Amino acid sequence: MFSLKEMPSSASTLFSAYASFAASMMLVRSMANELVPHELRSYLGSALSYLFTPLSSTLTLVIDECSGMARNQVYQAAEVYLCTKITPATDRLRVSKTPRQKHFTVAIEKGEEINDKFENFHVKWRFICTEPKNQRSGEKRFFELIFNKKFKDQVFNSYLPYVLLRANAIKEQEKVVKLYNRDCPCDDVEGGGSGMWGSVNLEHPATFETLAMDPDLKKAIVDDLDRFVRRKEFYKKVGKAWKRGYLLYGPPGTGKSSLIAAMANYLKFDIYDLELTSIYGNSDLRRILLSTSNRSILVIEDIDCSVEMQDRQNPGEFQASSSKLTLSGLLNFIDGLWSSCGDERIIVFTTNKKDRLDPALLRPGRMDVHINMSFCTSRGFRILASNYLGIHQRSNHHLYGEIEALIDSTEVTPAEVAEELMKSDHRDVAFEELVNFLKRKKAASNEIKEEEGAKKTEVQEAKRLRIMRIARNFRRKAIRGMGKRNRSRAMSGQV
Ligand SMILES: Nc1ncnc2c1ncn2[C@@H]1O[C@H](COP(=O)(O)OP(=O)(O)OP(=O)(O)O)[C@@H](O)[C@H]1O
Ligand SMILES: [Mg+2]
Repeated sequence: MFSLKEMPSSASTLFSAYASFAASMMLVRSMANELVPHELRSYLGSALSYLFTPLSSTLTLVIDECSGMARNQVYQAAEVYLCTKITPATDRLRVSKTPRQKHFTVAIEKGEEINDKFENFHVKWRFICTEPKNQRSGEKRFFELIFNKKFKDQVFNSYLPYVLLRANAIKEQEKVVKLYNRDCPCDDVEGGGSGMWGSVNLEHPATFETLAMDPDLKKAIVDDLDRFVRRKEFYKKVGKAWKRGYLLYGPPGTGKSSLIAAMANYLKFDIYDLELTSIYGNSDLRRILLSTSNRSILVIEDIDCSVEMQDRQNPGEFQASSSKLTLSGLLNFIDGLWSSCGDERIIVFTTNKKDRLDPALLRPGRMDVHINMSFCTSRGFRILASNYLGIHQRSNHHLYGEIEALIDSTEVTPAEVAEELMKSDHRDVAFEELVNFLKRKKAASNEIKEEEGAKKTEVQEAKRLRIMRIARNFRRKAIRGMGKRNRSRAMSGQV
């Protein structure tokens, strides 16, 4: 250590030159601060830093949570998409779950970075939250997407559209299908904001795999649904409303409602269950149907009982006993008004008695697909055995031969077979129960058939006797009208 006095002369000269330079710079700076306006100073500052900073090769896109008043779609998609890109390298995650959600929602925490690779380039996502500026403004959240500038076009033309598509697909997969009803004891009230429908989660587990029905018919239905949802452009081109009508008919317990649930679970479409008897008229129907959403299935169960066919003065039109709803109102709505303001709609009518339906509902073009839900077959039984007892469909059991022969020769519904299979976890016991049930059912139906056969014979015999009587009377009258000579010839059998 040494004092100024002890400094060598060259060093002290250097030090005094530096001191005077620093003093002059401070003077210049304070003069500049006073004379040059603030805006100009900051402009000059940034211009100088631009000139002296080397050109960056990276581009950063800022993706804000909101775009004006609306939510930013890219931000929402990024939130969903990035959840699938979490790796062990991620240090912090946010986890949440609402009472209605089945699974946890996991999202990246602020400050975290996620790397992604797409085609031939890498990108980096960074999630940023800034503190609120004041009490009224909330936290500002945004993503930064960082990548090499030379991939800018690929990011805009391919990567971001891909992120949007993937996010949509993930959301669809995780969507909880809802069952809307007008009077269900629901825990929230939704439906076009009009409060006309209450909803609960559709907890029906039916899928096309668990449905016991003819495999070819099942495949035809799945293919039809697939074709329907991908034909948006086709419907537009031919000027037809993008909707499809299904009529499911068959005895109770053959799986009509289960098929509807399977369709909804397959397409992830919500179900609107409409009770026609609770509607007061066509305008009521119009309001209710307009408050349903796109990508949904409108179900009208038991159409033959829903509306009592009474006043049939006008063809194709009837009045409900307690309402002024008309069949033509319903059908016009389905064909016309609703068609023009709804997309991707499926309408399903069910009935136990197709022959009781009004012909207006059955005429071609009204219901696109008619599906006969029939009694259980041996193939259907195998599916039920697999559902209820976990037996592989190709496996065998010593009672299968007997069961299948009985099922194919008896009118038994899948619901009845399912009930027997549920009686025991032990397959031998369950199958024995089923055999006994099928035998009883067959005996009962044979008895009914015999009775019906006997009645038929009785009726036929009565009919035969009546015809003979009529013929005899006719012959007598004819003979009376003939001349004497002809009469004696007729009596002797020559006429
Ligand atoms: N084809 C089927 N495949 C699988 N399970 C079925 C089938 N049909 C009926 N079931 C079983 O029987 C129960 C009743 O069936 P579902 O309610 O679907 O019959 P439905 O035809 O709608 O009867 P309804 O005419 O009385 O409304 C279902 O919960 C299901 O367990
Ligand atoms: Mg049903």
